[in-house]
Amino acid sequence: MFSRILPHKNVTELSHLGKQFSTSNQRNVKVAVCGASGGIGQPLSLLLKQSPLVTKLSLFDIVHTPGVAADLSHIDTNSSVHGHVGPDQLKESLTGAEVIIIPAGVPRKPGMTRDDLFNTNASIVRDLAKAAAEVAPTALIGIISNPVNSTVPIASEVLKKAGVYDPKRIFGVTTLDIVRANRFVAELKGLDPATVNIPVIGGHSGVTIIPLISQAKPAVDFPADQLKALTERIQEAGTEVVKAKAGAGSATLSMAYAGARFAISLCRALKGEANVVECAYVRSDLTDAKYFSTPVLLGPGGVEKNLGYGKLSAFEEGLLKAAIPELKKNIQKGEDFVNKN
Ligand SMILES: NC(=O)C1=CN([C@@H]2O[C@H](COP(=O)(O)OP(=O)(O)OC[C@H]3O[C@@H](n4cnc5c(N)ncnc54)[C@H](O)[C@@H]3O)[C@@H](O)[C@H]2O)C=CC1
Ligand SMILES: O=C([O-])CC(=O)C(=O)O
Repeated sequence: MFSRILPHKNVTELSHLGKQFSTSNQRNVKVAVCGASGGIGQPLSLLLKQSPLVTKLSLFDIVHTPGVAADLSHIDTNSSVHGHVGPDQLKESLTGAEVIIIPAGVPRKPGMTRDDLFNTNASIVRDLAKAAAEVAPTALIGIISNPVNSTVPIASEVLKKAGVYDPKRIFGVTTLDIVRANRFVAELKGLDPATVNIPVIGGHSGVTIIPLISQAKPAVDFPADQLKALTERIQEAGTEVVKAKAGAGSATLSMAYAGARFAISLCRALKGEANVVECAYVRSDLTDAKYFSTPVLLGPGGVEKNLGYGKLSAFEEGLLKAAIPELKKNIQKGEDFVNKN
């Protein structure tokens, strides 16, 4: 029997749960992907099509979704696929969605920072959030569009204005930072990446990305110079891909993998599975930055409990100190975009 690929470390366990849920709990989980025709959107939708936890897949983009949806709809898994194209079909695509994943917007070219994407992507995320507020006010929303440090505050302010804001339901998707940290550490230590777990906290750009190697599972040890180089590689891994793609965009395939892992974790939590934990950039009062990524326990209503960041090493304390001013600036910029325009 051909086994379905499931984007989760513990494939056996998830596959089992998926089968169990798909037979004993037939309630639809409708997942909407906004930006579904893009470099991330297409492979992300493909991975979601393979999950038995997703029963309805709604694809929205301003171009090409009828074709992408027709293509995916021939895959022999249970979920139905629906393509919606253009602003006129946006609300229809989101109606009834319990999970909305947003990879809509432009990617970086070499020489750009994520913040350079703000001018284009801020209004894209604002408009998607407005529609979600109207037709899917209780959906769990995962935002991939950069700059994540600002787009999450943008969506949050939009939902506040619409009177439907629930801080437990809005997530900046930082999973790729964790995926990279796991991979890079496993490579250096000769470990199987599936057994490695590194929390990454803070935000999702440069110095705001704070890998907590001191909390790695299994425990790993590096000399100071190697730890610094590893940390900087994780912080700049997005730029590594942007440079290698040389003008053709940024990470898409690894992001699709990471986005699918996060979306499926939301579905697992929605279905009532216990102990679903992911790092995500959420409303937080742990630091001076109003939004901050930490491991969070997920439940049917979104963040069930913020698990915090535990004890930091002196090196990590230094990283945290450097991250906070940048994060606060990024957050303010996002909030001002909604409230001063
Ligand atoms: N959070 C993270 O870790 C990562 C975030 N990203 C970000 O994800 C975003 C998307 O990247 P790619 O897929 O590579 O870009 P892409 O350009 O390949 O795809 C973006 C898609 O968004 C669509 N789009 C544009 N305006 C839209 C709107 N108003 N409504 C719906 N769809 C719209 C486009 O038509 C296109 O299909 C970028 O902002 C990028 O920086 C990329 C990698 C990692
Ligand atoms: O670097 C970029 O522009 C895309 C991104 O967020 C990442 O790959 O982490």
